[in-house]
Amino acid sequence: MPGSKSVTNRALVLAALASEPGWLRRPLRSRDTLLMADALRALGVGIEEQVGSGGGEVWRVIPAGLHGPARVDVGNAGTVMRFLPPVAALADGPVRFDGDPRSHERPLHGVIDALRALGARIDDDGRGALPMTVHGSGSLAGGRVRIDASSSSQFVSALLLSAPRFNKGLELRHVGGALPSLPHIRMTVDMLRAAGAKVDSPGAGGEPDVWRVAPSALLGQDLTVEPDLSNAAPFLAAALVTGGTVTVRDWPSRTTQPGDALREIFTLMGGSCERDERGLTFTGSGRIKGIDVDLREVGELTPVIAAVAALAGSASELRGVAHLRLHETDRLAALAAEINGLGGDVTETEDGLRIRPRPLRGGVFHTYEDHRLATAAAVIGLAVKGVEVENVATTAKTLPEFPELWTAMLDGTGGPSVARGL
Ligand SMILES: O=C(O)C1=C[C@@H](OP(=O)(O)O)[C@@H](O)[C@H](O)C1
Ligand SMILES: C=C(OP(=O)(O)O)C(=O)O
Repeated sequence: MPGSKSVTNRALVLAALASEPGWLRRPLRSRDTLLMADALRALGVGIEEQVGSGGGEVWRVIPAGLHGPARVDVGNAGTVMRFLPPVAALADGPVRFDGDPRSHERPLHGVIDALRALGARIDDDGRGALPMTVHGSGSLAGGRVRIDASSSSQFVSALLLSAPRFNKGLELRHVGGALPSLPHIRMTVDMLRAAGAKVDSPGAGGEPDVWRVAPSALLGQDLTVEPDLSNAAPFLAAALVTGGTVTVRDWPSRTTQPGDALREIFTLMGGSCERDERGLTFTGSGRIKGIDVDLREVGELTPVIAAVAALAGSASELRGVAHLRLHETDRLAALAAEINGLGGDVTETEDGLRIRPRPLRGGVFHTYEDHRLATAAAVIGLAVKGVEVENVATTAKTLPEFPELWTAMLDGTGGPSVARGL
């Protein structure tokens, strides 16, 4: 698996805000991470792409004064549209943010309102969404702020990542419904601490839903990016739905990535896994069990889990993921429409999906420019003849090599080739 999107884009932001150059080894090269790198370059940061001594890719990040005017294309990358406005507030001029049409619909109010409360000037059209201009003044006061981050954990991560550079640091309080994607917030806190920041976080005696970051310099680091465990989902699912075996190399023994939960979820769904020096080996038993599970913490795994659930021997209930309606597409509506389009029986609930397996037939699986819809469709295509994945190139958001990796995996196991449908 290529590197993690979430780790790569956090590492780029932290390296750009550091007081000395840093290195990023095995970064993910995909649409979302290249948009992040280009945006930071537009603000004045140096990012040199090099080849490491072992032949792998290495990016050298050279922090510099952050300058406007600049333009940032966020594409449809949540990490770019949320993590960079606080960085732009530290630049010394206007920074214009825009992106794909879908980026105008994805929530950003938590970041915009918080930055205004912390002293930034922002022009938007009043909807709390893109497009907008952040009028950086070279520094941000910082201090105390309250936000409702129930629609995206990325609001919290965004403010924390830049907080060491705010004059007074940050005290951030989440007020509102349950926070999604907590492992991603833990990833932010861990990476900030590794860069030398002082962060107090909820849990272990900390106040619930409150984070504090002290003002400080950030260190330049030499960081190796972990493989993307969320993008490992369709590959592990392949073992589950075919009764085969798949090994994902270099599975980390300790990680904040939500994809690590796949070991438990897919084991409950009928497989088994083993970790050794090669990585994580997952084996399907030939039987797939339905599952009743709260996926709030690991929402981005939902599309592939839904695909597996549609092929199971019993019903599933996926809960806690209402916020997926605001992801790359409305993922709950899209999964229900596409699985039902193949003859399935999926209904949307208030906060998730109810999936009753039925024999599926071939057909076009529309992907709504959503990488995770495309990989979910490929999983169904392993078990159902004639499934065609529309626009598989949309996987370029986080895994441009998906079609080649998928085909190579199937060749490696001697399984049926679905390359034609891809
Ligand atoms: O911080 C991150 O890297 C991410 C956080 C999550 O966002 P939400 O909390 O908006 O779901 C996740 O779904 C997204 O793919 C990546
Ligand atoms: C929700 C996702 O992405 P983003 O970072 O654009 O929010 C995702 O990758 O599943």
